Amino acid sequence: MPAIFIEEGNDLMGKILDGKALANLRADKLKEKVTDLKKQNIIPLFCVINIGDDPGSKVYVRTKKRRAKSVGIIQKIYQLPTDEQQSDLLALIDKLNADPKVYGIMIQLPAPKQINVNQAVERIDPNKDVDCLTPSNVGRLWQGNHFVEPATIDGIMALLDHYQIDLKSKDVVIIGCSNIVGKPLAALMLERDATVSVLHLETKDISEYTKRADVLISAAGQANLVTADMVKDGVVVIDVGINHIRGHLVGDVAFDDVLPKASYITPVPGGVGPLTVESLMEQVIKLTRRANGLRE
Ligand SMILES: NC(=O)C1=CN([C@@H]2O[C@H](COP(=O)(O)OP(=O)(O)OC[C@H]3O[C@@H](n4cnc5c(N)ncnc54)[C@H](OP(=O)(O)O)[C@@H]3O)[C@@H](O)[C@H]2O)C=CC1
Ligand SMILES: Nc1nc(=O)c2c([nH]1)NC[C@@H]1CN(c3ccc(C(=O)N[C@@H](CCC(=O)O)C(=O)O)cc3)C=[N+]21
Repeated sequence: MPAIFIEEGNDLMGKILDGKALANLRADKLKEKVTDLKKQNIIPLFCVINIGDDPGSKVYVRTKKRRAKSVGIIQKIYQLPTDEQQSDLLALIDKLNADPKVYGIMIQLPAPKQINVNQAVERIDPNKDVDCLTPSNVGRLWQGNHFVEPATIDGIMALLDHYQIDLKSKDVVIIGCSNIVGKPLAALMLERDATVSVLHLETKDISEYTKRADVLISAAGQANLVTADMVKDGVVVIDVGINHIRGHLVGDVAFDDVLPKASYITPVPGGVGPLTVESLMEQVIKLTRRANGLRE
């Protein structure tokens, strides 16, 4: 790992977007909402369906468990085997849809190959779709009148807003076009008047785009994908990737390499991840209040 050379007077801390601190700040406010619900005998409960053993999903389950407990939300995990059958999955979703005590349902992605994700997601009651993946909620997101947001996207937007990073007319480049990150992020960035490029494995030359980025967001799931030669001076870098390298958690960005060129950068761990988890809790509370006829 290369050493980081910090010049005198260089406020390194000013460059790091501290997702963990912001998540804790937001969680304190959320706890008040949870207390308010409990006074009315409403218990916010959400269910997570995890199929198989995706490494990113494992981290997510672990951190959600911690955060849910600390804010007073109940998370129920359904850990299903890698060879889970579609019909059994649909039956589980139907059961959770019908249970009035359940306010949120999410299927962790990616799912094993035999699972038809679109069919399963479409089966979730849109009013319990805490991940904002059902067709009607995705449609609302693109129309700009959504009532839930994908947690990762809400977390990224909260971070950029907190550090007052303006997006209007900025070139925003997103690596990865999944339904949980790249695509919904493009929708919300457009709403903020950014000019958006969404890259994927078939993109001819990703560095041609990344070099132009004012804000670069990487959600590919590939360690060391983004290096210093691929970014311009002053770039804002948001690293969504979760990768395990020799027992350590790293993002997609070669952090030490890119840091000197960035005006702001998120670390992994401690960047987007904690905000995703906290934001998921926000979505659960939103749906719980909505289902009980309470305003936001
Ligand atoms: N920190 C957090 O809060 C979160 C972290 N994650 C993590 O982010 C990563 C991505 O997750 P998810 O969106 O579900 O991933 P997917 O695997 O569903 O999608 C990855 C996307 O990245 C693209 N991609 C992969 N490698 C490259 C490359 N070398 N060049 C250009 N594009 C590439 C793929 O292209 P193509 O479409 O062509 O295959 C695809 O669009 C994972 O590590 C996951 O664990 C996810 C959600 C939240
Ligand atoms: N339907 C669906 N929606 C998702 O949003 C989704 C998913 N499926 N599948 C898995 C990925 C991955 N993901 C993470 C979220 C938080 C951390 C997280 O909390 N990271 C901490 C880790 C800290 C620690 O290890 O203790 C950090 O980066 O600081 C990690 C990964 C959400 N995903």
